[in-house]
Amino acid sequence: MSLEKESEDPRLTAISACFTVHQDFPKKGVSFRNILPVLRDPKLFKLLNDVSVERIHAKFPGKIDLVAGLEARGFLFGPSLADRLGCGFVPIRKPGKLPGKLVSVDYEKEYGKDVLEVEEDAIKPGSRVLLVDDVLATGGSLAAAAELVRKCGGTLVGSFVVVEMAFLNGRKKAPDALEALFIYT
Ligand SMILES: O=P(O)(O)OC[C@H]1O[C@H](OP(=O)(O)OP(=O)(O)O)[C@H](O)[C@@H]1O
Ligand SMILES: Nc1ncnc2[nH]cnc12
Repeated sequence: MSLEKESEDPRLTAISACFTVHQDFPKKGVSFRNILPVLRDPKLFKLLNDVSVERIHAKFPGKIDLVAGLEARGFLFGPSLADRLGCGFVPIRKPGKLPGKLVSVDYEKEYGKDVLEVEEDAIKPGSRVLLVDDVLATGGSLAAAAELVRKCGGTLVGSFVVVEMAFLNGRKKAPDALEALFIYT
């Protein structure tokens, strides 16, 4: 597995140096890319936020009302980006975690089936929503989150992920407008 266009931006080279790969985790056959060490180092995490916001502004120049992050790892990257973008954050959660009236979608991801839910009143009709997650693998999670936004009457601006595992062809399933900082081929 290699990094496409081995980053011309030295900030990306510095960030990706802390990523680790774990074969057969959490299931045999899965090559798991762990990007969470970036959170341990405040300088690297700041760089990651700097580059991410630049990329988001360049790819999605229109208004963004909400960042919606996918549980669990989308919660680690979404709120700081929402803060930088000057917009709100909405958690998209696994089943049984959110109270009140919910909108739900069943889906399939790289290593199993799951359900995603959002509070019915969290995304108002017409709100412009950017989805944020750590990794795009098969695209099932982002496709399900996009369906949730649609069911709530929101407008999907696009999706932002830190890492895209391009060899899993997630872009075929994930919503069209997608920006990834690191693309592994
Ligand atoms: O593109 P896909 O094949 O759908 O896979 C990507 C998703 O899988 C991982 O989450 P996971 O559901 O494993 O949950 P976690 O963040 O709670 O570990 C990852 O954080 C993405 O959300
Ligand atoms: N291969 C992978 N590495 C890290 N996170 C993932 N989420 C889904 N597939 C993954």
